[in-house]
Amino acid sequence: MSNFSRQIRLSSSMIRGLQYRISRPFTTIEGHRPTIVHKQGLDILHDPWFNKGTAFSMTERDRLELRGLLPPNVMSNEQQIERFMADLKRLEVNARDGPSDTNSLAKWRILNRLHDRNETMYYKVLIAKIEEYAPVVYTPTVGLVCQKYSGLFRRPRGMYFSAADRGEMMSMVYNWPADQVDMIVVTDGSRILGLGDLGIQGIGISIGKLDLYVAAAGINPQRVLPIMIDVGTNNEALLKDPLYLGLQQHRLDGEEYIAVIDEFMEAVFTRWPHVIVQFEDFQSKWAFKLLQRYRNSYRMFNDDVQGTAGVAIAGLLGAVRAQGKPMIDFPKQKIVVAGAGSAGIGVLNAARKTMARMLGNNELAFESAGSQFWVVDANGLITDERENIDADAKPFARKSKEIGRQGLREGASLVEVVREVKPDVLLGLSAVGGLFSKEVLEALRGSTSTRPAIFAMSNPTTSAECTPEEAFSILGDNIIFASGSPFSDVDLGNGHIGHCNQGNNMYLFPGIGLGTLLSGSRIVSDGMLQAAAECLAAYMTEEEVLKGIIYPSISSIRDITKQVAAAVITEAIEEDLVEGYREMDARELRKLNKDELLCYVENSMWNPDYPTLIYKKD
Ligand SMILES: NC(=O)c1ccc[n+]([C@@H]2O[C@H](COP(=O)([O-])OP(=O)(O)OC[C@H]3O[C@@H](n4cnc5c(N)ncnc54)[C@H](O)[C@@H]3O)[C@@H](O)[C@H]2O)c1
Ligand SMILES: O=C(O)C[C@H](O)C(=O)O
Ligand SMILES: [Mg+2]
Repeated sequence: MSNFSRQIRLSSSMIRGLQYRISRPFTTIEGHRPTIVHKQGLDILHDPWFNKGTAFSMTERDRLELRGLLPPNVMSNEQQIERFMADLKRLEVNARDGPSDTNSLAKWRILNRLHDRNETMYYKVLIAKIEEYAPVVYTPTVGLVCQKYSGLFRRPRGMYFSAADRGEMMSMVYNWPADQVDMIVVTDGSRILGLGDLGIQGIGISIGKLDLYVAAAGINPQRVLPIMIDVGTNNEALLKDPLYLGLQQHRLDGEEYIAVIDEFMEAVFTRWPHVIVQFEDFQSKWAFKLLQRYRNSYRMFNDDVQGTAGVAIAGLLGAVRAQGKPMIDFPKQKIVVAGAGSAGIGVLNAARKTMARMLGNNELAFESAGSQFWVVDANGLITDERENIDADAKPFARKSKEIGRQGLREGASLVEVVREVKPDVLLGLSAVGGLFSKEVLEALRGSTSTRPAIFAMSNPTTSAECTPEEAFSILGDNIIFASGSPFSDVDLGNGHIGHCNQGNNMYLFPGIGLGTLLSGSRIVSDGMLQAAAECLAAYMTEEEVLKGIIYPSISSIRDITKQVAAAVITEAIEEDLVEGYREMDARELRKLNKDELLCYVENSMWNPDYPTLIYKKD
């Protein structure tokens, strides 16, 4: 008997039983029947019907070309819901972001939602109201956003490369939809502002910096790419948080760490050979090493080391002019720096070089410039007696014999150093909020300067070494004050206003990036960075600096960026580094005079205008 005959001979009761047994699994199978999609990558993530967010399994991510477009930690449905509810509950708790704006996180959400539905309008708003919204999409609110990122994460922006993606990055970069990428800002999340290791949540900083690239430098938003390299985190709270979106393992270190970053660099430069990669908020330990490793072979720079240095130099020169002295007097300034990390050391190296250039640009000049700085870190004044001194800080270690005569010693406290040195400038890049205490500011009253300068450059607001109120109230109005995060000017009550400058690398990185892009320079040279800093210093008029205004208002950031970019291009031409950009080849570029160059820069900047759309079938 054939199988078929056997089947039709089954009794009706047997058939019913069989149907029952088959139909149950069938109902379940119905629910699990795959859905055919005709989309891949970002198109799926942007489709509310198909999108599963962080719940896409790893195999699904591979099938749908989603790898790298989502944080690496795959979440269960329950975890997703828990994360969403936790975020809603947080709304009930007032977001505290320093004294200035308790609604900043809510504003960030609203702006972010606008970005998700109408990018052109988002940038229109940001550019038109940059003074109002830069503190929301950028420092200081971006710090809070990174801290709360697990709850805020909605539609992903940018790419994630993790330690688990080793060997895959070269193919993963092709999951990004844009064939042209001009600017990448990458972080490993290890030192986000002054907030420490925030792991994968640090992607917020890359997003914030690129928003400024679009708003200030007019980089086309379709050609920017925020990136997070997740090599783990040493933040114990995140390692224990069941809702954390990143790899829950300690950070890779040593060769293993370098191998991940090397693979990433090779992958992005293979797909986009002309891209510029800005390294952002890497802990000092790696910031310098990676900069040295890549700066001569890739178009990259480190914003915290190099961008900050340029902004500080411009401010320091402004402070000299504000004393009614010529800039050439800069090498006479006594400068106390609190903080010897990536930013502090970057500033010290650049300031020393600038002084040496002014003193004759030889070895002797360089040596003598070194004696203008006193560096205090977490262990106090750094001297040649310091054990296990960091190689980057070593050139700034004071000779113990010499400082002994000044009444100082290895490890002397900041207040002691300020009291004995009587500096012209007190500059903080320590990430320690309130470090310039009443005692320290009172000690600064003894400064030998006619107009002492205080740079409380740490971010965000809560990490500022002091507030302008504190500085002006203790030292009076004859000072220069700058902070990394925005503060309001201070009404001194005597008809005078204490001006609060914002000394933030946002005044330079957009122009450094844009200038490098439009010049087609193969690298970002020291000369190009120096030109950027000098351009910013020269931007301020004599009248402004005498009023204590040493940095421009953020409302003119698009103009400053244009000028800085032109200065960077001019220097790149001078150093014979240019290769041109798109239709503007190197020969044409070299022919441009100053005005034509400014025009070229301006015309290359993207503006948020709606284009007329025309439908065409693929
Ligand atoms: N305004 C800007 O444009 C700008 C740019 C870059 C960095 N920053 C800010 O600078 C800060 C530092 O950044 P980083 O990359 O150098 O960080 P980092 O962690 O590498 O360095 C911090 C340094 O501060 C020192 N420090 C800690 N406690 C101290 C204390 N009590 N007294 C003196 N020094 C102390 C540490 O020893 C270390 O040398 C961060 O808050 C960051 O947001 C501001
Ligand atoms: O991000 C900023 O506001 C400046 C700087 O890059 C920082 O790390 O603090
Ligand atoms: Mg930074």
